[in-house]
Amino acid sequence: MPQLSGSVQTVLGLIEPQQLGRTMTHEHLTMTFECCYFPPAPHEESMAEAPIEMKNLFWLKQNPYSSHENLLLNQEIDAVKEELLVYKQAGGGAIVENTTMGISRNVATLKRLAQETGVHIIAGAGFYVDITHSEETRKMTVEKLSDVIISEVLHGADGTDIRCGVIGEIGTSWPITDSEKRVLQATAHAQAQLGCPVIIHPGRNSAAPGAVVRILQEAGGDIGKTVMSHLDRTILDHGELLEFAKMGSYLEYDLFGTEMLNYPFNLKVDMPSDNQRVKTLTCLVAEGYEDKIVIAHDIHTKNRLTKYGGHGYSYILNSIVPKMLLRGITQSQVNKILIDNPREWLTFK
Ligand SMILES: CC(=O)NCCS(=O)(=O)O
Repeated sequence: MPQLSGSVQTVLGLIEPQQLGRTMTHEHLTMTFECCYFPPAPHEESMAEAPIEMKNLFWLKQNPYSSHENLLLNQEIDAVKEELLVYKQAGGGAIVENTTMGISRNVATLKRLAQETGVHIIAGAGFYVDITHSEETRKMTVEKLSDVIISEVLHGADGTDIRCGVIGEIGTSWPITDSEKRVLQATAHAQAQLGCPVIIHPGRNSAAPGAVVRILQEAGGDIGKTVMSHLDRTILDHGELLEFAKMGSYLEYDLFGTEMLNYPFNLKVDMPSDNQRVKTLTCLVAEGYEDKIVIAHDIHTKNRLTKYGGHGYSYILNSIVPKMLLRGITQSQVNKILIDNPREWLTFK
């Protein structure tokens, strides 16, 4: 059994935390997102099967979940490899690859990408949202689910000996389903045993992050070692955000690069622009949360890749960091957000 305490577990094995460097804490390099296919408006029905072409790129930016082809990121390994080389060139050191069971995790591919690019890749253990749970998963007890998660961290995932270094993204819907609640409880049990980092995908409702944290807390989870993802589309009210921040998790803004008029999964949400995201980070820093912020792009569809006119994995390093500095976040605070906070979170207790 590897001695995990004090180390970070990548798909190539344990490393010293200082080796990570700048880290995107929520990305996908290979996955499928068919589970969240959203049919186009009736007058645009043909777009569902249309190939990705230059003339469709703006439509795809507005409707990324309404094109079947766009949901198959797992077909783009060569393009992703090229992008990782660019990311390394831009000063990137590591990527947390949050694909879990249910959205076509493939740790063997992650290992190959890490070997061929030199980027540290940390793979995710556990289960995505309820609609992707198998019948077998739904029938599992909390103890059995916890055994599965622990085994993915200690022994390997997807039938390999390639080990996960984080639990999540653990998927939850709104309201949280019974099966998701058991997975959350199992996550907390596994975290208590392993001292490992956890990352959560909350349901699309502002009450969801708090509800998840309460379940984890009651089951013995370590909230200070847990990242709450997708806050950009989940808690838009400043007061509500500060209330949630008090609960003690890491606060993740991970949809940098996603700007759309209508967010199809919750039309009440006005998806923020990247400038608004930076403004929110500035406010959180001013409120004293610089040690709790982490950021990423959460690339999960093809149109976000530079191959298809998207922003790619280096957008934060090349464009968002200068904007953060321009808006008064200091270089040392940027370093916390990109280097220190991910390192603290990813290091096993
Ligand atoms: C892969 C994933 O879960 N991304 C989040 C998409 S969402 O629209 O913010 O839920």
